Amino acid sequence: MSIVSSDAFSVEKHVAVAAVRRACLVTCTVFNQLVRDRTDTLSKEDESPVTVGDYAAQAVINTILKKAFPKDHIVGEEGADALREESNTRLKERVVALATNALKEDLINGGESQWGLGAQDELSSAAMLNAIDEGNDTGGSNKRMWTVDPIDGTKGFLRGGQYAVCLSLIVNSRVELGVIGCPNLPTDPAHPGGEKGCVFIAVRGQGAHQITLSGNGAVKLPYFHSEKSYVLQSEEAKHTNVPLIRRVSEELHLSEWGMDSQAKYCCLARGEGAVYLRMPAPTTGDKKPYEERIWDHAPGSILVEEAGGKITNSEGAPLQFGLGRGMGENRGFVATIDEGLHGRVVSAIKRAQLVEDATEAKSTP
Ligand SMILES: Nc1ncnc2c1ncn2[C@@H]1O[C@H](COP(=O)(O)O)[C@@H](O)[C@H]1OP(=O)(O)O
Ligand SMILES: [Mg+2]
Ligand SMILES: [Mg+2]
Ligand SMILES: [Mg+2]
Repeated sequence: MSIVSSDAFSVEKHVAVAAVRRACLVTCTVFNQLVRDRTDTLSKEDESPVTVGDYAAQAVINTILKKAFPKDHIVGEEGADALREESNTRLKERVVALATNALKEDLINGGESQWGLGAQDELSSAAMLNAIDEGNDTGGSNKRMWTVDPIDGTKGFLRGGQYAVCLSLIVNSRVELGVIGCPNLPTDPAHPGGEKGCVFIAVRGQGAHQITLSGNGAVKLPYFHSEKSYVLQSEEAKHTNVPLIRRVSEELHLSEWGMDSQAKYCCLARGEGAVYLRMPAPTTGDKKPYEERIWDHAPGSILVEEAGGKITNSEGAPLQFGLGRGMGENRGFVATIDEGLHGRVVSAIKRAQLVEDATEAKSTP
């Protein structure tokens, strides 16, 4: 029998919170200085955008993780190859400068858990790019690994909406810790126009909490009860199956709420939403559905579970975090805080899929 002390993963938690808060310093600076005039954005091969902020935030997080836990593996979304191209020298210099500043800045309310660079410490450009590439692990089932999504919801970030800086620790395929920074999320759901900037923290067996981005307070989740029952779903229509989610929402008398990024999981966990629902976008021809990535769901999933909720795929089966960087065949995601509602959503999806199949069969000559 293994005995888990109540402060298991305590060092990991402090390191992860410091890493996410420092990475948020990067993303806020980038938004204020650069995104507004639309510079320093590249398109990746899949045409998704990547900004100077994605690279610099991953550099910050990986530098901190490698300093604290040199033996751990890291599965991060970004790689530094594009930054090594001569045509991107200016972008590289900005990434290095931004990451260096965020690692050196005093973390307000950071206490002894600063986990940054000393004033005299310098990291070369090469070291910073190598730090980004520390995230190239292939993942898998029998290891201790971190997942890093430096900016989740890059499209939300670019339009000034919700985005999240996401970090999790997975040990032997099980998520043990998740930390999510949401710089644009109101700290108090009752006052959406008030202070913004939250960090959500969940440790297996220790509950889920919210603090402010400036490191104040700790509120246990869930703590809010919204008057309306919302289904939280993607703002980007291409990321999900919009008509199917509409059918499910109508059947269960739920209102739809479109939001970018894992901020959706955070809102669900604190009680603002009733359901998180994501279904693979329909594809044409032989094209396979988008394979979801572990960094896009590991932190959110533990947050929901530690807030007392349930998360599975759309068929009620557990999520797989030990298959590699991807999560295998995409069967969607259903999360609720109310366990009874979870079963009702899974059943409603089955019925909506039957209607969808029948409609498709009718329209196929
Ligand atoms: N075709 C796609 N289907 C589903 N998710 C996608 C697709 N393309 C990118 N993503 C990822 O979906 C997540 C955002 O989801 P949401 O729609 O819930 O905001 C991001 O991780 C985004 O990557 P990224 O991290 O690069 O922004
Ligand atoms: Mg991306
Ligand atoms: Mg991302
Ligand atoms: Mg993402």
